[in-house]
Amino acid sequence: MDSNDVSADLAHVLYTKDQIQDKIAEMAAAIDKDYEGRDILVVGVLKGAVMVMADLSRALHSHVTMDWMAVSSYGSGTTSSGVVRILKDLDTDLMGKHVLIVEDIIDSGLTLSWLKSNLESRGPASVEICTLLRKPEAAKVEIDVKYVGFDCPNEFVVGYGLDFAEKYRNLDFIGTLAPHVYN
Ligand SMILES: O=P(O)(O)OC[C@H]1O[C@H](OP(=O)(O)OP(=O)(O)O)[C@H](O)[C@@H]1O
Ligand code: HPA
Ligand SMILES: [Mg+2]
Repeated sequence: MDSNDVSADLAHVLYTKDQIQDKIAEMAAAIDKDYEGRDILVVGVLKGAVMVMADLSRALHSHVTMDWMAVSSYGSGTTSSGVVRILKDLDTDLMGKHVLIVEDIIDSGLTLSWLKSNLESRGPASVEICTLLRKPEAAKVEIDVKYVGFDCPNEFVVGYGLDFAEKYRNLDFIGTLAPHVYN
């Protein structure tokens, strides 16, 4: 192994590339069925959701438009500050649209709970959430989430869009970090 190999920083692989891709195809099929005959505005939450957005949107057969929002509640740490900041707002007017928020992870739920009400206040026809991961044991608020890929253990995870101090987003699988990385 090369001394710069990123896999040395990981403790366990939780979801392989194939497991993630199969799950995304499954979620896309469910979404296509539920939204039959309706256009969907998919809203990706930067930066974590980029991989899910790229793969999920390509797996959908529905008419889709894409927009992005950047919010941040984590900064460079591993626990949510609870303070959600809008770093970039949508370019799209949501009036009458069917909005599907796409996320990589729901951890405490603070980001999504805030974002869902924020988008609901803009007059859309509907707002639903699709997340690849959810940590049921970490929930601090209850949110109604229509599409969940995997319920994952209450550990800090990285890969497939998820970062630790901006690293590991480019991995095509999801895993937990080895303690030496954050200690
Ligand atoms: O349920 P919560 O506890 O609120 O955590 C989930 C949010 O935290 C992460 O984003 P982060 O703020 O780290 O920004 P990033 O996507 O740019 O990494 C993740 O992408 C979610 O948006
Ligand atoms: O477990 C996590 N990993 C990376 N980013 C996150 N943002 C919320 N939870 C996590
Ligand atoms: Mg992050």
